[in-house]
Amino acid sequence: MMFVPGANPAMLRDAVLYGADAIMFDLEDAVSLKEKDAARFLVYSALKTFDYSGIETVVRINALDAGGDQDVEAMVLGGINVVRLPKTETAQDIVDVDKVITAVEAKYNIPAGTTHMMAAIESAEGVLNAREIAKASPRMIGIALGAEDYVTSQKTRRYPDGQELMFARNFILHAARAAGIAAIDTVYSDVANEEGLRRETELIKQLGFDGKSVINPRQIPVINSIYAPTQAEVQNAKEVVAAIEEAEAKGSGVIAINGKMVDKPIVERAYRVLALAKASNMEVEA
Ligand SMILES: CC(C)(COP(=O)(O)OP(=O)(O)OC[C@H]1O[C@@H](n2cnc3c(N)ncnc32)[C@H](O)[C@@H]1OP(=O)(O)O)[C@@H](O)C(=O)NCCC(=O)NCCSC(=O)C[C@@](O)(CC(=O)O)C(=O)O
Ligand SMILES: [Mg+2]
Repeated sequence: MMFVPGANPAMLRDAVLYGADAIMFDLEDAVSLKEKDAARFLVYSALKTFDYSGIETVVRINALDAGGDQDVEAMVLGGINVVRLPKTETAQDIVDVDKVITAVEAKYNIPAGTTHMMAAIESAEGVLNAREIAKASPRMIGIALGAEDYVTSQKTRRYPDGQELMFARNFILHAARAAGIAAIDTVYSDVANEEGLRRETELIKQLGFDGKSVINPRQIPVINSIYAPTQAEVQNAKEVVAAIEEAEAKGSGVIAINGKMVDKPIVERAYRVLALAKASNMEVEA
């Protein structure tokens, strides 16, 4: 999910070129106060002008009392897929934005519920309320960690091993899973440090995050290469699916492949590997 500063016309134009799964137009912290109105208009125009088909479009709005209501109106009218609320602290924050979206959809005859929502969690209060936030609206499709604001509010900074983020990451992940929505990890701000990005992405994949935010196109292939399954994983998944299908046809739910037990959760993981392989344009047919 690539952040694209809303006040930068060239970046808005070229954002589709880099292979991001989602583009996140930023009207919040990457836009100076003076440029807020111009950025809102530029992103609206970009949504109406450029072809973003096949890419999820997300907008990071400002807080409702800082122009966020105007952001929502312009973005929903522009046809945005997802509205992301930054610095979400409580479920009520989500309910409030949901109400504004509902009113705008009604005003412009857009089918109710078309616009989805995400919440960025960027403080201790937000982390502790993540469970309620994740379930606060049927529009919610994901929650994300905003680590730069979070570590600042925790009176620390980001360290290479990410220990300072472990609790927040795990809590957000559990809240997302309990609500049945996606968990997206935060940005890696040191754009020049590919090795550091690689290490952090390995970690968040291991934890179970669905994906990661990026601030620069160079970060996209690094993350995609880590999230794409290896050929060996795809081969193993294919063997598992074929074996369980054969076993089920014979009336059995548990089998062994090369001495390892294969049952329902292992089969579920195999299907996920195959889905990820397809999403990564890998060959998955037998
Ligand atoms: C980092 C840098 C200045 C480096 O510049 P550089 O010039 O060195 O980049 P280069 O690599 O040389 O660029 C090569 C080509 O790609 C183009 N290009 C670069 N970036 C592009 C992009 N994002 N979108 C489209 N196009 C892009 C560029 O225009 C050029 O095009 P061209 O000239 O045609 O070759 C630049 O990337 C950038 O501004 N990034 C966005 C920063 C941003 O959005 N920050 C706010 C979100 S985080 C936050 O708020 C914290 C958070 O809230 C997060 C959370 O919630 O998780 C929390 O609390 O943690
Ligand atoms: Mg932030």
